[in-house]
Amino acid sequence: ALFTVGDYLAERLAQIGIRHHFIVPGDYNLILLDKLEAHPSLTEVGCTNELNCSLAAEGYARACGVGVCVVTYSVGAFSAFNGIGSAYAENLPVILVSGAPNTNDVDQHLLHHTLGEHDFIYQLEMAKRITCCAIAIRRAAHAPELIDRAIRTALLKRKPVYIEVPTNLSGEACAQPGPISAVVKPFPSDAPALDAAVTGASEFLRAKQKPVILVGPKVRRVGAEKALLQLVEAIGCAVVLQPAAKGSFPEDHTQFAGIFWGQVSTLAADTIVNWADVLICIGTVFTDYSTVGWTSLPSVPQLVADIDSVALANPNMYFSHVQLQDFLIRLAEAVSWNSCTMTEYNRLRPDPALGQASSGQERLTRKEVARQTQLLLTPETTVFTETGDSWFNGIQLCLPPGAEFEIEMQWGHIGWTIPASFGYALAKPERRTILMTGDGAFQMTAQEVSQMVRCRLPIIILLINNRGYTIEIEIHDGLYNRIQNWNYALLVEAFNSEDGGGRALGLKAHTAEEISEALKRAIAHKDGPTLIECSIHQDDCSRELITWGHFVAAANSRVPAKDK
Ligand SMILES: C/C(NCc1cnc(C)nc1N)=C(/S)[C@H](O)COP(=O)(O)OP(=O)(O)O
Ligand SMILES: [Mg+2]
Repeated sequence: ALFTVGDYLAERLAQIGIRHHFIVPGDYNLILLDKLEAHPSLTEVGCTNELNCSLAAEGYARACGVGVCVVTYSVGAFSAFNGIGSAYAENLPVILVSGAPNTNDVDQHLLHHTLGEHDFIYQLEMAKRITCCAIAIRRAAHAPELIDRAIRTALLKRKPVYIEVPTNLSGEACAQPGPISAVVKPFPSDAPALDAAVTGASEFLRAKQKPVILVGPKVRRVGAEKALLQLVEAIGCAVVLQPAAKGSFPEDHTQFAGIFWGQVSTLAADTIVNWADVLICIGTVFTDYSTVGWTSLPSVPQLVADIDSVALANPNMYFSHVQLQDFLIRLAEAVSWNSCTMTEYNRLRPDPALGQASSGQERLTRKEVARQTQLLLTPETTVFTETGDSWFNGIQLCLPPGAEFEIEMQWGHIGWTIPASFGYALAKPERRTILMTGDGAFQMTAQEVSQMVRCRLPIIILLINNRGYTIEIEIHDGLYNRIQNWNYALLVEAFNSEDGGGRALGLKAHTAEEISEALKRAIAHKDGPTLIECSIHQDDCSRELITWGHFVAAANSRVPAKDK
């Protein structure tokens, strides 16, 4: 049989570990979809819209390192761009594949699903701005080089890429691919830079007394968790995590000192950071949200180890092409033991305050939802927390060893948890996936619950219904923060159809006893998702949200600088 452009793409996707590709069909990508579906290692997963399709691929990439979504031109791709923005912000290699007009029509005719002008490069131009590599195949002969280039760049940079495939090229003859090693082999660190960075860093640290390690979200993105553990156990110092890094370091480790998030830190992590005289920042990202409106930027010299570079504060030096993994392992061999911040932290560590159980009949509270969620966690659990007060409830959870935690703090698209957990659960069906989401967020992407039903994924959705956009209310209130209240439990059961698929279970909980019952039923329900609508008072939000919201609002409302 003829080996085609579509076959080339399918083979490369399978060779980098993709087993599910997320799609929404359109007449510009149907032949391509045939080729992908024909590959024995690929399973096509339909999504209800392209926003959810791209976010499902983002969630899939969190589970197995890379994801792919296939959409039609413009009407599909423009929605998918939002999930690609998330992948870019979150350092996830998601491959966006868009069908495109027939090459004979380019610059000749006006076509549907376009802006209605003789312009056929606007989408490629847009994609260039939100990916690390964007290519459009114009001739079948160019497909191998272009496809390999895009995939290799995505894996090296841990960023999304864009591949545009005209509808009449997917079935055209194409060369067969060479070894996948040419596409996936990583860049080694530059040896002299690595040596100099390690020497400089160990001398810099020797001159300090109180080191603390601050772990950021990028460590997981390059698979450097084990290398981090080596450095942690070579120094013996206190280790704190940025909120978006939760899940990157075992919370039962003796050196774990909490989530550092300024005044809304957990376990007094901010106290030990304030006591340190040097912060070893590994894969960190400092934004307005992660620094509580700039109120908790590091105030001591830092050693900054990023995805492929190292920066020292004194002497002020920068080393490029130093892979994080290599640097951490080499530094672990070079540093000397210094556990004084761990000793100090053990003096000030707060006693674990186990929440008081509410009595059965009491009105359900946020605290009770968080307390009962904590009881659900097992080593096989993965918790997805949504932008909203769920962030703060999730960050407070104590993860048992093996439990995983996913958060989208950089992009912060409300509704992300539903499609992203759907994609994730397809890649890791053996795990128990639990979402903590809000009523506003759920309204953004609720359709994807129907794909959880179709794929029989027993995802547990804890929908905290506080009647509105509470984060926004705490930052700055207005009528715009009110939303239409839905019957969420009834809605998800509307996705159940007589002709096949699993079953969604919709439950409501207004008291401590009802959520306890609902969780038991959710655990037992295996043939599809369970949504539990947890109805709490509109003003029942975490104290951390109120503090954090206050300072973020202050940061948002700074007057323009004079000289701007
Ligand atoms: C509207 C918005 N952010 C702005 C926003 C708007 N649009 C998208 C796609 N993403 C966003 N983060 C946010 S955080 C709401 O408070 C979320 O409300 P909800 O899901 O109900 O959660 P809380 O009640 O806990 O805040
Ligand atoms: Mg809400």
